[in-house]
Amino acid sequence: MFILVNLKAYPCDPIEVATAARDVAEESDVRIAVAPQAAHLSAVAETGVETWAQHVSPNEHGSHTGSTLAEAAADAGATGTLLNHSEKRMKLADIDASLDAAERADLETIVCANNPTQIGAAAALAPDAVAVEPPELIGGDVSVSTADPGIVEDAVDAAAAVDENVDVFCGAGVSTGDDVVAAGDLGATGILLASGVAKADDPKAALEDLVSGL
Ligand SMILES: O=C(CO)COP(=O)(O)O
Repeated sequence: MFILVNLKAYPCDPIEVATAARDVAEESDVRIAVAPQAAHLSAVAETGVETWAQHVSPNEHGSHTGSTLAEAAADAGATGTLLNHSEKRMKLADIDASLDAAERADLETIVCANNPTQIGAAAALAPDAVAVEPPELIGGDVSVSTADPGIVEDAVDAAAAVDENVDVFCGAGVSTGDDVVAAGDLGATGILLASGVAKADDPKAALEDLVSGL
């Protein structure tokens, strides 16, 4: 199981979370990565934790003010990127171009989607993984694996029908080790989560709980 902690724009200390994630990954042997804001990529990568970008632009080098190039994210230490997060939706053509950019920069990719139909479309673009995150459950107290187990199972089927090599993650409301185990039982091979760690008083304890059943 791969646990990716998306720090979004939460007012947490990215280094505290990164250090905790690095230590819990080492102690538990579970793959854990942290996706900070672009401006914090280098500092987070320097902790030694696996570091992901929250988004990369579809552009190449050129006159594109405000872009976060895949090349720049990789230079800063990122080894992967989320694309099309529910809070950073992209046009289909731009997802495709950002996947090309990520490939040029040797970044792993996870394309997010709202539902199984979109998961099938995202899988057709051949990212490394897709992630189903029902928007209405994001930031809530109830895990997608409890509130809507069918959406995870259907997402797994939808991706497999298109491309067996694309991994399926799920996210929204995941905050405990039981939530993670339940997601794995539904066929997910990774978890995206944010508030359960980024808003925790003790991020290390939150991460230890998340991996406790693995
Ligand atoms: O959007 C998410 C991860 O990318 C999920 O957020 P929460 O874990 O806060 O529900």
